[in-house]
Parts: sequence; C-alpha cells; structure tokens
Amino acid sequence: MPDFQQTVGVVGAGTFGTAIANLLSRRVDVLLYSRNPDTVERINRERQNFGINLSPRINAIGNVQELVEKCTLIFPVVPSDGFRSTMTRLGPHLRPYHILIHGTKGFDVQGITPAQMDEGLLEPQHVSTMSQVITQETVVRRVGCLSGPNLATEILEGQPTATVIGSVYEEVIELGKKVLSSDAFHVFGNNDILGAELAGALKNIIAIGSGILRGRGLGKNLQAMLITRGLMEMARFGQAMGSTNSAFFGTAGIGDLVATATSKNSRNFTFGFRLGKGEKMADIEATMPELAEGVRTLKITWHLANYYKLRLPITQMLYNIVFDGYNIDKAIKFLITYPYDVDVDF
Ligand SMILES: NC(=O)C1=CN([C@@H]2O[C@H](COP(=O)(O)OP(=O)(O)OC[C@H]3O[C@@H](n4cnc5c(N)ncnc54)[C@H](OP(=O)(O)O)[C@@H]3O)[C@@H](O)[C@H]2O)C=CC1
Ligand SMILES: O=C(CO)COP(=O)(O)O
Repeated sequence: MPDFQQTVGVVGAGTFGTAIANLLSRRVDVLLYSRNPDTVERINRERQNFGINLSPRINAIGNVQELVEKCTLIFPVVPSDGFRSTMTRLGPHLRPYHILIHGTKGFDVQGITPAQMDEGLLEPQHVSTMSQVITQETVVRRVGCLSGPNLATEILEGQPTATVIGSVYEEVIELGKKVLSSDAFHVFGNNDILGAELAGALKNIIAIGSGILRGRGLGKNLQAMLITRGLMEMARFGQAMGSTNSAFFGTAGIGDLVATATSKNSRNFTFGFRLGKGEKMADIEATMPELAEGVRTLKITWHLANYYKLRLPITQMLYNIVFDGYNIDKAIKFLITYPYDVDVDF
C-alpha cells in the first residue's frame, strides 16, 4: 500500500482543485489529475495554473491508474454533474484502503430524465450527495467532504481561511487535518458529513439570491435578511434530508454562506448579480465560462422541497426567477410581505 503521507492525489485541475493542491503541497507531494492531456502537459511545462505559480511538489498527471496506485488519500474536486462519471472511471482501480475527501458542492441525480424531473417526478431516491456517489460507485468507505468559506481565488492568492472536514470516520478527519492544516488554513472536523455536504451545496442557492439583490442595487439590510432567512431554509431542508443542524451553524453553513453570498469572486453570486442587472439566463450561461453549481442545485432542491411539502419561500422565488423568468421586484415584494410568523423557528 502506498504511503499517503508521501503523495496525495487531487482529481480535477480546476480552480478549487488547484487551490487544494497548493495547500497540500505545503506538507506533501501532490499528483494533480486532469482528464485533459493538454492541461497535464501545460501544467508540467509552465508550472502554473490560473496564473498562479505551482509548488515544485505538485505534478500533473493524466493516468487514473497511476494516480490511484501512488496515492491512498485522494481529493476529488470536479463539478457535481461530472462526479459520478469520474467515480466510475476511478472505481475499478480503487481499493478499500483508499480514503477520499471530496470538495464538490452540489448534488447528483440519477434514474430520472430531465424531462421527468420537469414533470415533478423527482424523489429523494434519485438524489445523492457526492459521498453517497463514492460509496455507490467504488469500494471506498472511508469518505469525507471539505466544506467551508473556500473561495478558490482567495486561497490561490495565499489568503488565510478555514474549512471543515465532514466524515463519520475520525481517522479521515485527522488525516485531512494533518495534510491540509497550515498557518493559512485551519481545518475543523464534523461527524455530520451529510450536513456539511448539504450546507455547501445549498448556500450556492442563497448566493444567487444575494447576487440578484446586489444587481438590483439593493443594500445590506435586505442582503442580511436574505442570508438570515436563507440559512433557515437551508437548515429546514437539511432536516428533511436527515441531517442535524450543527453543520449549518458552523464553518460549512453560515461561514461559507457569508463568503459566497457577499463576494464578487463567487460564480454563484456573479450569476445572480447579472440576473439582477436584467440579463437573461441563457445569455449569462452562454458568456459565463465558469461553473455556477447553484443553478443546478436550485432546480433539484425546489423539486425535493415540493416532494417533502416544505415551505421554502426564498427557494421558491429564486426558482421562479431563474427558471420561469418571474419578475424580480415582485418576488422581493412577495418575500417582504410573506407571513413569516416567528423569527427563529427551529
Ligand atoms: N472555485 C471555488 O471557489 C470552489 C469550488 N468548490 C466546488 O468545487 C467543485 C469544482 O469547482 P471548480 O474547481 O471551481 O470548477 P472548475 O470549473 O474551475 O474546474 C472543474 C475541473 O473539473 C474537471 N472536470 C469537469 N467535468 C469533469 C468530468 N466530467 N470528469 C472529470 N473532470 C471533470 C475539469 O476538467 P477539464 O479541464 O478537463 O474540463 C476542471 O479541471 C464544484 O463543485 C465547486 O462548487 C468548492 C469550494 C470553492
Ligand atoms: O463554494 C465556494 C466558496 O466556498 C465557491 O463559490 P462559487 O462556486 O460561487 O465560486
């Protein structure tokens, strides 16, 4: 069995995968996997990615089998809609001794077509978190997630922040802390992995809403209320999905929500900002090369909330705005006059 302390793998050479690789390289050698041979060749030749110099301890790699044989600890950091296919590619090479800590903030949907989903047929059995996908597609059981205020652009600049590793396995949390912790990166642990994954995915929805408010030129009062009530909706949805509240009130929840819902470096906030400025969804998607996971998460969450018969007025309004072109000012009026009865209701 290879020694995880010598070489750690990262799957996905996007902005967050590169940021994680840079953090890891303070303590261990890193193999950064990209499925694109040109990306592998370029990174190894230029020793840069996204304009950031890479540590000499990072090497790009395009061979899955070699990656898995050389690394027992691997961080998959690919978008949620490519996560399952990535796991099916890694699956045949992975062994029970491997440990996977993913950094993906979104949901997987399987067993239902997009048209069936639009007909309202989505049920919980169709939706998985990334840790569930790992255990469905591979023999790996020691799984964790990274979740927290981790805007990749800031991490790549060397700015300090914190994260939480969610895992039911203490050894996964301890190992993650060991390889990632530094004076620029504080690592917490939480045994509620489901809560940490849900919080990381759901805050992207609220970040879109916050961007919309900024795009409309609205101020901090309303943004603060959106974040406050948005957090309540996240926690309520989490309860319906079976998680505790703890992750929502920590680093993975309110921590990441504040960062993502207030930063122009967030793709989700930017997506909302442009909607708020009056741009159409199709135009934004066509001109925004980066990924806004929250759009996909919003659709899945709205359908599941309907299944659970949850009343999530912010999620409802955002769904109407994003997918049905509902008038933003009417949506804001609806929320301001919504008959919320109590301030804190859980
Ligand atoms: N960026 C951020 O600030 C943060 C992002 N995250 C989360 O991390 C995840 C990745 O985000 P980010 O790195 O920003 O995204 P990017 O779009 O920057 O990069 C995604 C990477 O994943 C690879 N990829 C895409 N689809 C697949 C696939 N089907 N199979 C294998 N590889 C694939 C891409 O490879 P290729 O170049 O070959 O297409 C690319 O290298 C998201 O879920 C995001 O929410 C979490 C915290 C912070
Ligand atoms: O999850 C993130 C920060 O923690 C990144 O947010 P965006 O995907 O909106 O850029």
